[in-house]
Amino acid sequence: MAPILSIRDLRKSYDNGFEALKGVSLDIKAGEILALLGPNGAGKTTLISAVCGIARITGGSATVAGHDIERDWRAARTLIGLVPQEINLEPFEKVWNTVRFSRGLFGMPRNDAHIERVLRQLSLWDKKDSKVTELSGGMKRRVLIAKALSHEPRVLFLDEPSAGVDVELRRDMWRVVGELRQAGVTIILTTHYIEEAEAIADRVAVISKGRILLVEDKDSLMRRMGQKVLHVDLQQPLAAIPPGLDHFGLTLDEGGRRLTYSYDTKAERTGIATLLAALAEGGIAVADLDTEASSLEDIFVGLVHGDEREAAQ
Ligand SMILES: Nc1ncnc2c1ncn2[C@@H]1O[C@H](COP(=O)(O)OP(=O)(O)OP(=O)(O)O)[C@@H](O)[C@H]1O
Repeated sequence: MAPILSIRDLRKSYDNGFEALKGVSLDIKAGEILALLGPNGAGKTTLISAVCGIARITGGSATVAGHDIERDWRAARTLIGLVPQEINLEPFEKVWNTVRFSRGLFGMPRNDAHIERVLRQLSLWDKKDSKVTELSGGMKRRVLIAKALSHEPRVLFLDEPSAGVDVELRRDMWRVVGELRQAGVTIILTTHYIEEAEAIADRVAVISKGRILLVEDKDSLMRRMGQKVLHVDLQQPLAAIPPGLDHFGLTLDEGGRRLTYSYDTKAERTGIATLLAALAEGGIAVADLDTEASSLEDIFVGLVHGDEREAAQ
């Protein structure tokens, strides 16, 4: 199936000459949730702004459902909903009007039933006659989402949706994102909250210094790069790792009372049985065992630091 969003060698240099996107290529499948992860200043917002026509691109191209974002910008933009990072609402306008007008801006015919559906989905229906200034911060964020959905976009960009949002709203947002995906909407979200990507994304793209470092199915990424660690608590502390255990790459912590062993989750043999046998043979008595899986956050930090180290060399 052709991707709904296709980005090719996209470049963006700001007026001061700074190149924020250095040739980004990315294909986004219809109906998927892609999490775009990257440290501060990596180029996430620039990429979204470029695709949404807010920032003028300086090289490369992008198409939304086949519509070029430059040559055919109006058709491309109509297919996109954008929930920006910053709250930019008219304070004295009522919620209902704010969302309805937004639909009109895209030249879509009035459809009160759709606006009602969106407001209900976002638990804003009982606030429809409230002015924006009367809403809490979390409710304003919901209004931003409602506005972005007002013209029935096929692709929705969520730029840091959970910044400053409480746990309840975050869960609510995840539910809405799930419902939208069910309805066939493609979602691209940027987040610093990596647990969010772990919870809802189908694929993960990592961007650093204007370049995509990796795009991969989340589950396979976590399987491929995920490591598990085994903590072995010892009955008697060790002064150092015995030479016979050198090849296991162990670390010794907790005042010599804990050995930590990292192993590959995808490896055919984890080496745990061999390690335990070697400990028994060396007369090292084990008090307790416990394993811990690396999270998407560990993988992300490893990737970005690896990139920074390479750049420094
Ligand atoms: N208008 C501008 N003029 C010059 N440089 C800019 C401008 N806007 C952004 N930049 C620079 O481009 C780079 C990418 O910024 P961008 O906002 O896209 O990053 P980001 O990944 O969204 O970061 P964050 O996670 O902090 O939101 C940064 O180095 C930033 O300073």
